[in-house]
Amino acid sequence: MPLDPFPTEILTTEEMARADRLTIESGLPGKELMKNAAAALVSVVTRMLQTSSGRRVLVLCGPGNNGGDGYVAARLLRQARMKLRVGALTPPSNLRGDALAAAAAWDGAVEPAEACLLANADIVIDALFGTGLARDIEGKAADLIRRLNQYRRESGVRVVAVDIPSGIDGSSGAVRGVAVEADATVTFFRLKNGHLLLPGRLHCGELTCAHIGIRSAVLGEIKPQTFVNAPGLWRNLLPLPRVDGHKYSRGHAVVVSGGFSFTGAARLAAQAALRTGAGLVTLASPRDAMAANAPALTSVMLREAEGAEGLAALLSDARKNVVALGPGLGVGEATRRLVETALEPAPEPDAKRAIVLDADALTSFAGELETLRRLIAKAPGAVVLTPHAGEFARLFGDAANDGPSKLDHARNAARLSGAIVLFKGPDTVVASPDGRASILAAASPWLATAGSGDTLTGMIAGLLAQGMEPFAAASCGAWMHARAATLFGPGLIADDIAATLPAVWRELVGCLEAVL
Ligand SMILES: NC(=O)C1=CN([C@@H]2O[C@H](COP(=O)(O)OP(=O)(O)OC[C@H]3O[C@@H](n4cnc5c(N)ncnc54)[C@H](O)[C@@H]3O)[C@@H](O)[C@H]2O)[C@@H](O)CC1
Ligand SMILES: [K+]
Repeated sequence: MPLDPFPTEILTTEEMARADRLTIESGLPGKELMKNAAAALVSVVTRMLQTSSGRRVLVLCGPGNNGGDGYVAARLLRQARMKLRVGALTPPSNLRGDALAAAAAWDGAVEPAEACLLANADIVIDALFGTGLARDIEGKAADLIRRLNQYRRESGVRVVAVDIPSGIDGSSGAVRGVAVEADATVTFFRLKNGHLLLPGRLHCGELTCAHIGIRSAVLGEIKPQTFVNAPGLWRNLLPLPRVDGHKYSRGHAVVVSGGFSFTGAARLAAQAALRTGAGLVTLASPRDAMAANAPALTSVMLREAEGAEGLAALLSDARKNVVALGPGLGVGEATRRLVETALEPAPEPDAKRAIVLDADALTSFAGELETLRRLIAKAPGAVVLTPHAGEFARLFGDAANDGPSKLDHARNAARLSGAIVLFKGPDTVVASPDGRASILAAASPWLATAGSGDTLTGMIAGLLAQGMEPFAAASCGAWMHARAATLFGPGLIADDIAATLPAVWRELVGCLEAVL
């Protein structure tokens, strides 16, 4: 899998409909787009059939243009000597526009889809509903999809979805009643939100995004604000060490340690900040934890910082340009005071300090979003919040729940808090108060392990320390974190993530010595 498997922009279904419209208005007829879409689908289906001896394809066609793609694909596949059957949810004569023309050009038999025998097919093409899905699927269409899913699980027949598995909402990733479980999905021009947001992502199988003649120039008018979180989004902003640089020019991150029995989380974060490229990292430790931290650190520096006053004294050095806190701190007043201190203005007027708040730093403000928002508004630099779903719910309550998707909720949270919000999960969303958002396309199941979130906190701090633009730093941190887990794979524990970062850096920037 290439590091950038998809174009960077992600569209809602409305934005995609606009891209289609603008293209058609500019002179490329809808039926050409449909022909190109079907051709892209056919090349995926043909490739899949090459790995088996089967040639029998069943195309299930719905009432709109998604069904139209299905009829054109049926014609092209028959020309390629496949054995075709077509099942239709709506009699072909009831279709309209390009879909009607596509159905009329299919001169083979058409069976009612609900009565279609699913056996005897090597591949089933799901062309029932695409981005025009407007409500929950019910009745005979729902029964058909349930029957298809069950048959696929029992028989192993492969299902290829046209544009998006039928029943998945393209803008939110939600299942509208019931949704097709596909082995592969072929979409067009740009991914839609629903391809990457759960549960949609899990229904897509292997995802391909095909060029069908829509020019990227239409995006100038659409101005998408959602992006695939992959190197294409932030590679140009990656902080790279300079030959004439030194450790002080790569920033100095401070990570705040918990008490004697809770020091591991902050050490994981501190180590990760160094591996991500911060020039110096200091672990700020309460007095009682010094003895636990000291023997466990080598390249990370250790300073005693007792409570909020101790942290304030440490941060009076303006060169310390990032502070990360939360992991292992405990929930309560003492942690709130630490957060207040971290968010206080920098010691010198022009100095900037970015702040990463995670775990207990967030939960200590449960139900007190307004208090945190006021502190963030006065902060001496960008603030990044990195909640998982539980922390998100505790901090934002119902305030951020407007809209159907995790993407909406993360965007609301960023707007409400004034911070960059990284909403964790297999479909991690990073949202900026300015409206931009990224969705992680490549999660790793091995990341579900203790300490993995602490490591991510440190990685983002490490990128911020080097001056990376904050939305890019949070997105890049999430991607590198997932990539390290994918490269390490089975048996991963949190300590392995930082240890695998050199391999991730090598993939991203190759061998830096080449610049000498
Ligand atoms: N010119 C274009 O706009 C292009 C469209 N393309 C294809 O067209 C699709 C979008 O086409 P449409 O906008 O016609 O939409 P769809 O084909 O996704 O479905 C719309 C039809 O389904 C009905 N419908 C919606 N939700 C339903 C539900 N829950 N139960 C029963 N019926 C329901 C609607 O009344 C309408 O008849 C894309 O996904 C893509 O596959 C491609 O051919 C490329 C070009
Ligand atoms: K579909």
